[in-house]
Amino acid sequence: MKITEVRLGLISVPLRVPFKTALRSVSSVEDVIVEIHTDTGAVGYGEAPPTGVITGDTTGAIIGAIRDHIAKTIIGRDVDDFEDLMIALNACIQKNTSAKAAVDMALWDLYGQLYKIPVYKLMGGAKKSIVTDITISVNDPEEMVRDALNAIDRGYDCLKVKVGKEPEKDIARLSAIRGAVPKETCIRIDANQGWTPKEAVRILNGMQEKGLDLEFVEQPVKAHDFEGLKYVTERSYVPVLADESVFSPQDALTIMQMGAADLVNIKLMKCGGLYNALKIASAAEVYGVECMIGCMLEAKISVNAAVHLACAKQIITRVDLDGPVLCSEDPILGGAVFNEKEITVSNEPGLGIKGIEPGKIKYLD
Ligand SMILES: C[C@H](N)C(=O)N[C@@H](CCC(=O)O)C(=O)O
Ligand SMILES: [Mg+2]
Repeated sequence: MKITEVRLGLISVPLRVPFKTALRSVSSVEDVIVEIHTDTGAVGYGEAPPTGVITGDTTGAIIGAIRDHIAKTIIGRDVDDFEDLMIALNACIQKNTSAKAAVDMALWDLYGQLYKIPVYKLMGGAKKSIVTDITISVNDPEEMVRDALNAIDRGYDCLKVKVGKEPEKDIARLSAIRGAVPKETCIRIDANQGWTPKEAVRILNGMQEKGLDLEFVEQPVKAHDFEGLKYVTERSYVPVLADESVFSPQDALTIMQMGAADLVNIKLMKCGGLYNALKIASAAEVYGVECMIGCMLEAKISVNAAVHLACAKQIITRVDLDGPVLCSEDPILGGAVFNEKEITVSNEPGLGIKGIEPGKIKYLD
């Protein structure tokens, strides 16, 4: 199966409500779609969101990295030389993890199609379904309570609540939500780097004293501040999950060796795809650090690839794959079935993506 063409397109999918974090506010998913064509007629699908504030990757940068570096590296190669392809993909340009992730998943899709096996089974997985949380954007407490109750009505029992913007309001936000939702609701929070280490310890222990019962806090401090993350992990009663601090397998190893976090969030867009995500999962297995699988604001092609990984690896014990359910429509054909919190993986060969609804993709050539 030889690679003949890398085709790019853009999709735009409106969100149900604006997505707001300590880092950004957006009202639609605007992603780059990758189609890798082969001489057998098989097509592999990938997707990358331009999450510049986290990955540094813009739409133009994703397109440029694929056109100017990645496409010329992979065109003409055989999908069966998979390890060579993965090494070449990772070596052909520095950073650009979103572009690499989109191409990596399209190649896994083709490799699975070549051997007629779903990717989660190729990775040794047996689990067919997973349960995701849903994100509540950071707003004033009243609006967050409305969004939380709406999520409960939709059947979610785990909320990932965004904080870290105007930190002085965070305890009031969480108190209002905890007081409004059913007692058994799991609540995890994500500060998206919005606190200083000392502020984080004060706020988290304040939340604990109020009995807000938080499962964990995601990325309380700046991404580069590994010492600050460790400071919080050692002093907070609320467990700490490293998100923006962990891009590469090397980052994951450093965080685990330092004991800088209790948990790690694996995202394909940060590590460059499934090939590197598997390395993070292996390191986590060695260190006994449980992982969450997360996503950026993404539509179904890329989140679907993460679903395959989550169904394959037992060390992934938490799931934040709510990109598609935050969208007001789903233009992607095939792949996992998202029935609110219940996600069922596709048993089709590869990743199971069939294409994009006609008229919903704007091809760039
Ligand atoms: C969408 C997901 N639940 C999420 O919150 N992901 C990121 C932020 C993604 C973005 O800004 O697109 C996270 O920080 O965990
Ligand atoms: Mg996060």
